[in-house]
Order: sequence, then structure tokens, then C-alpha cells
Amino acid sequence: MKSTVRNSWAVWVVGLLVYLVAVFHRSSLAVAGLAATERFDISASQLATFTMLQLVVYAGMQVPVGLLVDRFGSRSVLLVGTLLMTCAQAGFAVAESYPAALAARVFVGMGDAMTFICVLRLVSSWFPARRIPLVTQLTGTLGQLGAVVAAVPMTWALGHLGWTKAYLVAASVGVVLAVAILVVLHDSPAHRNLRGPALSLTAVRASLAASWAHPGTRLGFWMHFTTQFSATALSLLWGYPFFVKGELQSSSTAGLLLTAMVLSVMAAGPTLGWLVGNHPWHRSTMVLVIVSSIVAVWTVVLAWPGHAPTPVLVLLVIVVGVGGPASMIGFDVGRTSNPKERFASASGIINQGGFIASLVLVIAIGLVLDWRTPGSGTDYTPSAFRWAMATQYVLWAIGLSQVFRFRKQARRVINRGELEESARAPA
Ligand SMILES: N[C@@H](Cc1c[nH]cn1)C(=O)NCC(=O)O
Repeated sequence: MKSTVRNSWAVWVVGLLVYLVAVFHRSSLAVAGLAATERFDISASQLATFTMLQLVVYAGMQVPVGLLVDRFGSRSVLLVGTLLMTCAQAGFAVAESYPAALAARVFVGMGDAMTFICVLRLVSSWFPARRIPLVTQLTGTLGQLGAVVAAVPMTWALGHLGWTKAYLVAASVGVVLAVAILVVLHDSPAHRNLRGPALSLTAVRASLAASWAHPGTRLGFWMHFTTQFSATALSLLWGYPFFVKGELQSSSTAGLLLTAMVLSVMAAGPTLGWLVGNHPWHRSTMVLVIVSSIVAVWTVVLAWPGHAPTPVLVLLVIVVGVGGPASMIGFDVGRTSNPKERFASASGIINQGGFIASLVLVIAIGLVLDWRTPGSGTDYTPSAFRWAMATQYVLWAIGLSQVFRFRKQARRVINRGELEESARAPA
């Protein structure tokens, strides 16, 4: 028993490191924007295409990856994903043209997409039910440190080593991780590789239909959809320009605001993990309260005459940051609503939600900014940013109404006593 406990943490640490490196790779372009525009001789919108492409590939891969994980197990899929990311990032290091760089980012996105669901499934196979919500939150939370590593050391590496060496060093971490996966990871305490039934078209259809038919999976999807897009759009692309041009903050304050958002994620993750583990019946209420708070703070910022004072913006990033960990509640609802053999494909369905919403928002903000800015330049005004950020209300309206709808349906089919009992069970 003791050695299983020890192994479970060793397995988790390796899975977490792979996820952290995936977050690092996905964020590593954010600090290299200027260098990328020079190296590939591209415009700001061509640079934004990298981010959009990555989100499209990530979201599009979720269901296939979920099916692959249920079929071949986390260990195999995680290994392939890590090798793919490593080769793609090495390709990005040596790419000299824009099309070659875009192709490399597509494969980085594919490898990245193969990571998170594998780690979620490892957690659910290795930990007792009552610990899963907390360990899942710790995974999501600590994984975001990859973005911090991408910001500071990567900026240093780009400045001191140059583009090719910086990205090659980043890619080389994947080789070490691949060895760690091979040596340490087992799919479950009893199986090194846990294979599911063969994938035929009929079986795939039946499995996805069964997952989607459960209102808990749909509730999880809409929870994920509604909670994280605001934080993702700010951190991946629009946060910095919004704070600088829309709210007239200095560039260092904008950087600090984005860092405060990461700190908020770090603080909220474990707290939500504990709350979800102890009050599983109230998971949708937690999401509703968090999203309502996000909507309320955004409304204060957008309605503020002139630009909002810095403390209000600090409050904004703290509350919006909680949306990241809140999205993880969706996976927990998916986990308790589906049998183990469908866990990964249900997680894949759910994980699409937040990334589809983020992609739509990233594009909508760009389009509205262009629409509200005279001429063809990118000299966006505070008023243009207000219009652009207000597009979030459409996504909140859709997401919240769906969360209400499927919460009602899910509560009809989920047995509260059993749910709370299983959350307390030792294994
Ligand atoms: N919402 C994120 C994870 C997260 C946790 N805390 C802040 N963000 C999510 O869905 N992650 C999937 C991934 O691949 O990152």
C-alpha cells in the first residue's frame, strides 16, 4: 500500500512535468513576438495567426486524443505527444520561413493537445476518489508555472542565446521527459499499459454518443466553456494591449497585472480542489458564483467612466484568474458521470469547451477592434477595446444558460447520496 502511495506521487510528478513543459511550449511564443516578426518578416495579424492556429489544433484534437487515451492508455499517448512536441519545437527552432514556422506550431499544438487528458486519466487511475479533485486542481495550477518559465527564462535565452539555440534548448527538455515517461509511468497500479477495446467506427460513435448523452458531460462542457475564456484570451493575446491601450496603464503595470492573474490561479486552484472534493453536489453552484463574479467585475471595468483605476484592474485579474481553476470543475463532473473506460473521451469533449470559447473570443476581439478603429492601423482606442471586450457577454449568456439547463438535467439523474458517498470513499 505504502509503495502504491509513493508510486502514485512519482507518476503524478512525471505527468505534471510533462504538462508543465506543454504549457511552456504553448506559451513560449508570447515573449518571442517581436523576435518572430523580425525573423519571419511578418505583421501583427500574421503573428496572431500562430496563437489562433494553436487553439484550433488544440481544440480539434481533444476528442480524437480522448479516444486514443481510452484505447492505448495514457503512457503511450503521453510518450507520442512528448516526442511530437520535442521534434516540432526543434523544427520551430530552425524554421526560417513563415509557412515552415506555422507547420511547426501545428505539430507543437498536436503534441500539447495529447498531454492534459493523459495526466487527468493518470490521476484518476492512481489516486483514491476523495483525493482526485485536489490532485487534479494541483495539476492544472502547477502546470501554469510553465507559462511563468516561458516568460522569464525564455526571454533571457532569446536575448543571450538567440532564436535557434533558445528553442533547441527548450525542445531538448522533451528528451529527458520521454525517458522519465518510459521509466516511471504506468497506466495504473496494476498495468504498465492499459489498453481499451479496439477502435472501430461503430465503437467510437457509440462511446462518444454515450458520453454526450449524459447531461453530466454536457454540464462539464458548458462549465469549461463559460469559466476560462476570459483568462485565456487575456493571457494568450489581448491582456497586454488591453491594459496598455484600452486602460492606459504602463507596460510594466500591464506585465504585473498579468502576473497577478497567474498568482490568482495558483491560490484558487487548491481551494477549489478542496471545495469540490468536499461538496461535489454544489459544483455547478461554485461555477455559477464564479462566473457571475467575473461578469460583475468586467461590467464595473467596462462601465467605468474614462479608464478604470489600477486597483479595480487588480480585482479584475484576480477574479478572472479564478476562472482557470474553475474550468477544472467541469472535468470532475465528467469523471463522476462516466464509466472509467470512457473517462478520457468524456474529458476530451469537455476540454474542447473552454478552448472553442477562447478561440471565438480571440477572433471576435480582433474583428471588433478593427471595426471600431478608423483606418487600417492597429492604433486601437479605449473605446474600441470596450466594444471588443463586451463581446464576452454573448459567450457568458450562452454558457450560463447552458449551465443552468444541464445542471437541472444532471441533478435529475445523479444520485446525490452516492455522489457524496463516493467522494468520501478511501479508494
Ligand atoms: N483550464 C485549464 C487548466 C487551468 C487550471 N488552472 C488554470 N488553468 C485547462 O482546461 N487546461 C487544459 C490544458 O491543456 O491546459
